Amino acid sequence: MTHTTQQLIVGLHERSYPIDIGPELLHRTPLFQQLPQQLLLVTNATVDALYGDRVRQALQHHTVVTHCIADSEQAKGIDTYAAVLDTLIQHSFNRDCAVLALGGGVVGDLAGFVAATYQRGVAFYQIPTTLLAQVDSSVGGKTAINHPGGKNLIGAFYQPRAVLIDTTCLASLPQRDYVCGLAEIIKYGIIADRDFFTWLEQQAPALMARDPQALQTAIQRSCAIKAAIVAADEREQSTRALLNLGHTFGHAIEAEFSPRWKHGEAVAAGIMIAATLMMQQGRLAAEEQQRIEQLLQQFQLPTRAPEMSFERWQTLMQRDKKVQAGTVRFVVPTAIGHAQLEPWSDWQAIRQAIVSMSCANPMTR
Ligand SMILES: NC(=O)c1ccc[n+]([C@@H]2O[C@H](COP(=O)([O-])OP(=O)(O)OC[C@H]3O[C@@H](n4cnc5c(N)ncnc54)[C@H](O)[C@@H]3O)[C@@H](O)[C@H]2O)c1
Ligand SMILES: O=C(O)C(=O)C[C@@H](O)[C@H](O)[C@H](O)COP(=O)(O)O
Ligand SMILES: [Zn+2]
Repeated sequence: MTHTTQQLIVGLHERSYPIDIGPELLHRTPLFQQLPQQLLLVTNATVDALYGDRVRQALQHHTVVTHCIADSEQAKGIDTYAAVLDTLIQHSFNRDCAVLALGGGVVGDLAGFVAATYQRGVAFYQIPTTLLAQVDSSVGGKTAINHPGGKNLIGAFYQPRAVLIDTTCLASLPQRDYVCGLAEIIKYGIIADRDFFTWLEQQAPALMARDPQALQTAIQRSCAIKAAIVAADEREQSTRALLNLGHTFGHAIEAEFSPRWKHGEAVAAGIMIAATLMMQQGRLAAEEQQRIEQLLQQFQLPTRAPEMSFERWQTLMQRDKKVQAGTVRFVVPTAIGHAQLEPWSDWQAIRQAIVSMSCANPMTR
């Protein structure tokens, strides 16, 4: 196997950092040599059993404490957050320590928020092991925990010092979690890169077969798009909101139906609602909406949302972080490769799009 590593930089001046992408990186990265002595490795039992020893072996000259959280979206909450802080305090971690996140988006978001807040901020490194975390959550510094009232309601923008993407880890990922990552990859094509979307259509069979070359390209392109958006608007004052395509709807689904619905699945259904809303408004060509649906279907992602009362949808969507002066703002695609953020007060149109894209058993596919 060729050990090609690609490096991207997230350009944020003095807080710029590298994203290294390649196979077998856990075995051979020079990053581990540069870490501080005192390290907290945050992971869960599933990932620890697969990759924990490899990382600890590479860090044998460091003092490594491992904290395993439960393997669930429900672990991304205040109790787990407090438990990780307890571990740091019990082991007398100082401000010159580093927190390493080894796992998917749940581990990364939670560990990042711990790093952002422990002693007002300690060094943080992302080692993402799911496709979703490799193409999205490990990059850009959104760290958060959930509240029973909604997704990611408590958090901070806090950038990692480096992101280490070992693509070999994806071989052990369950199929359902793998395709969740493909939902966020499709998102990049819709919001920013029509050619990438077309490439995804062409490469769908290769991507479903986890072809290493196709995967390396998809991860590299996704991270490059995200890095450029984050560099331009780190704290979501403008264009970064595009990364939220499908998420106002998706987070409402998760708030009501997690863990039955995973993040990537909810985002897939949310993207379809956003595309359908635009089609029904005559602002997205029907063929474009159909291409989006077909690609989601090829990736075995849900294209319909679960049924929920519209009042409940409204309550949940009004907690979205993009709400401004009480008005919900949606990311809407107007063509494949272009989306924009718009304030929205026509709830009838939203209701129509949601109803046409909901069904009783959307997960039977
Ligand atoms: N911060 C951001 O910008 C951002 C972006 C997107 C999503 N998110 C968040 O990420 C979370 C979803 O992340 P996710 O999809 O990675 O889910 P996850 O973290 O729950 O991981 C999915 C499953 O895969 C398992 N797993 C992880 N790596 C594995 C491997 N290599 N082999 C086998 N199993 C493995 C995990 O144990 C888990 O069971 C959500 O909480 C979402 O809100 C954050
Ligand atoms: O990085 C971003 O910005 C994103 O919006 C990426 C999303 O995929 C991700 O799910 C994010 O956590 C959502 O952020 P939120 O601000 O809506 O909680
Ligand atoms: Zn997301």
